[in-house]
Amino acid sequence: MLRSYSRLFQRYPTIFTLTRLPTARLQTCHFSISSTCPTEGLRDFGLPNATWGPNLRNLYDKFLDLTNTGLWRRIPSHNTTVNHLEGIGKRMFLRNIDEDGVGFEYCMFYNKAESRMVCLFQPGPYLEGPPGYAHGGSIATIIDSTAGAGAVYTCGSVMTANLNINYLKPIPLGCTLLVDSYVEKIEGRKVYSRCHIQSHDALILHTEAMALYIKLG
Ligand SMILES: CCCCCCCCCCCCCC(=O)SCCNC(=O)CCNC(=O)[C@H](O)C(C)(C)COP(=O)(O)OP(=O)(O)OC[C@H]1O[C@@H](n2cnc3c(N)ncnc32)[C@H](O)[C@@H]1OP(=O)(O)O
Repeated sequence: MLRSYSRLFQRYPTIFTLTRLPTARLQTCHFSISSTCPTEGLRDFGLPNATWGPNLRNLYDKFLDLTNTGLWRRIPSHNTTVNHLEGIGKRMFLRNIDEDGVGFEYCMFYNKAESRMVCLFQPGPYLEGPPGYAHGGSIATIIDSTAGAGAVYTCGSVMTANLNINYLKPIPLGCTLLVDSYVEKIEGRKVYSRCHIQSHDALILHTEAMALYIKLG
């Protein structure tokens, strides 16, 4: 059921960028894949910064190497998409803290041939739940965002209909994690994804999840 960590370093490519359709409104949230990025000029938060620990940096370098094979692509990450709420300073939920390193510190890589989205994640101190450990809601958020982005890149616009999580081992704040998701099957509008979170060295399996996304439009 779970894919082995070593398989990360084998696979295939794609070169797409997510954009919002210009007609999108708040309640019809459509994403499409195109070769242009409307967020040009905005900071890409998926690039290393000074708060990244050595483990996150090492994993990032490994995946960046994999992009040279053409099998993986790095996913740019901005704190906003094109305007759909006029006059309101909106932010992407995972990028809503200005300070680096204190919230969701992460970057993603996508493998089209495997319908697989991987997120390298370092949970910061503002995600605390139990003392010293990540809040379960923050873990659900990074799972839904990773598997959800994987579903969007694979199928286009989706919404999360169901998310089922087994929290197996607590996640210490500041550690480096690999959030690994893939689309398992598609039945009509239903997109079934699996996701697990493991420690950077693959020694600890922290979390397993299944998600159901519904294709829109
Ligand atoms: C640069 C740009 C960057 C952008 C980055 C983007 C990253 C994105 C990351 C995003 C990550 C964050 C993402 C978020 O945070 S998404 C936000 C959280 N999710 C929601 O708010 C969703 C709320 N729910 C709905 O809107 C509707 O219920 C949806 C749209 C989901 C379906 O309503 P709709 O009227 O359209 O469809 P339907 O009811 O005819 O159902 C269709 C089929 O599905 C089956 N079904 C439905 N529900 C369930 C269920 N719970 N369990 C099992 N099955 C279920 C149903 O039986 C039927 O099956 P069948 O009869 O066909 O066999």
